[in-house]
Amino acid sequence: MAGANARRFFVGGNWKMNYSQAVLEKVNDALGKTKDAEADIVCAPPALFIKDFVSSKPSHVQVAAQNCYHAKEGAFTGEISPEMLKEAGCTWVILGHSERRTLFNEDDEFLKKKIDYVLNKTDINVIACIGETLQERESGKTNEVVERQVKAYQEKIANNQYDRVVIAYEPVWAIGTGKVATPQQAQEVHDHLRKFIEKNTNGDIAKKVRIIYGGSVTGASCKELAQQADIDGFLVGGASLKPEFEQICKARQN
Ligand SMILES: O=C(CO)COP(=O)(O)O
Repeated sequence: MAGANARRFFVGGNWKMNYSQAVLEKVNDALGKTKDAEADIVCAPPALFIKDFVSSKPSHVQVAAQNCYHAKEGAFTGEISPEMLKEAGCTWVILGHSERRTLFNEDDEFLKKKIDYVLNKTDINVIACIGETLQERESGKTNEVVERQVKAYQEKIANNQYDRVVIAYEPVWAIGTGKVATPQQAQEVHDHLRKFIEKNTNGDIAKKVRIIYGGSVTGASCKELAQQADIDGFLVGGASLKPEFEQICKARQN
């Protein structure tokens, strides 16, 4: 697709609920070798360890939170506000990850409140996750599901805010399963999503918005995926804690 190169490659590392001093050192080691990567690199440690990462990471790497609440402060036991995350050093937040949706019952209505708050009350950027389950894919509902999820976010994203949003397409059946989507499967959905976003906004926004893929991305699978016209990067789980994360950050390069 024309303009694909105008979209800077984006690689997110979602550490999920994994952390130890040894992991931190290993990840920082890999990240230290990504200075020459032509990519935005954003890592999301568990909230409690964000500050440790902020004070030890290489300076070209940005920091994300894995979740947040849609208020600045108050009686919300267990929650963390975007303002607090910003103070800790985050410039990004992941919203709507399928694990949040499935295990913690976060639905489109709730996620709308979160993206609205983050975009309109703070200057934090959003990695907005979507993706269908295996059952939805097998019953031919993939496009319908991802359209519904993207539309919910879009209701709260003003046209001039798309440069603060990265859409992460993460088919649930590919997350943590070792079953990566084929480059063709992923490209097909990304292309569909870009057209859908264009329909709801305009061609200029659709051309510029980054749509990244997540689900069992590894050093071995990243290259071919990265060559697809509408795949602008990755959201990586397991492999973001391993040395191969360097390769993934450079998937477009060598
Ligand atoms: O959920 C993911 C990233 O957010 C993907 O996880 P895996 O890369 O471990 O499949």
